Amino acid sequence: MTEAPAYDTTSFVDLIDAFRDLQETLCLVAPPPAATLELTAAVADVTKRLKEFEAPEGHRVARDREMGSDVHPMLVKYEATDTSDTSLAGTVTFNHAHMGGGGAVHGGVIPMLFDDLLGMFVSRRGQPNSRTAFLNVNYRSVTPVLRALRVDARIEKIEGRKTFVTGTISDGYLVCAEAEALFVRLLPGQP
Ligand SMILES: CCCCC/C=C\C/C=C\C/C=C\C/C=C\CCCC(=O)SCCNC(=O)CCNC(=O)[C@H](O)C(C)(C)COP(=O)(O)OP(=O)(O)OC[C@H]1O[C@@H](n2cnc3c(N)ncnc32)[C@H](O)[C@@H]1OP(=O)(O)O
Repeated sequence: MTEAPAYDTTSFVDLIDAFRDLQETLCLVAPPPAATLELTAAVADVTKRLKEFEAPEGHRVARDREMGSDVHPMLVKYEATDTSDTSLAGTVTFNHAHMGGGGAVHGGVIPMLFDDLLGMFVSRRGQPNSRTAFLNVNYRSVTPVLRALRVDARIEKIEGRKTFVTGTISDGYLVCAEAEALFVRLLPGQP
């Protein structure tokens, strides 16, 4: 595989943001059938246009770059504001697309955020090229949508290929969810 050329992700991040807006808006509407048909065709047109730019693995923007959740349409966007070698603090705001019901974030979205947050942190500060061996999540209180929440991650210990990490999502002083995870560094050639 040839090395990916330098790529300015700025406009791609804007595209992903527009897609996130679309996802959230889809969760807020009740269009009549005629409008739905028209909108379906418009979305299909956008997909067809995007397919013109299909690229091999290693050359795709989503996930193949170092931008993390910003450049991936499925991931929850978060911002790291303070990092050290062993800890990270940041913020996340879940939106209507992440809602399970009653203003609470879907219980499957929270592990996805933790896997990405902790996995990226392990990759950057612990051991790159690691895979999640376990991820245990405790839901301590309802995680609200549409509020700026705090995220924390901490590398607890590194033993050989194993990096043990913990994470929390908090609303002020209230812990919404906490996670503990093990990431195992892959061996050379390991698929
Ligand atoms: C420099 C900046 C770079 C920035 C990055 C740039 C761009 C972005 C690109 C990449 C993304 C970067 C970051 C990642 C972001 C998100 C992370 C997502 C990661 C995932 O979402 S990934 C999918 C889900 N994940 C799986 O699909 C795993 C399936 N699975 C396996 O692939 C194997 O299972 C594996 C590899 C885990 C281990 O297998 P293996 O054969 O290599 O090793 P083995 O079994 O020998 O275990 C070795 C030692 O770990 C212990 N151990 C193992 N499993 C354990 C468990 N469950 N509980 C307790 N201990 C466990 C053993 O007990 C032994 O311990 P000991 O050495 O002490 O005996």
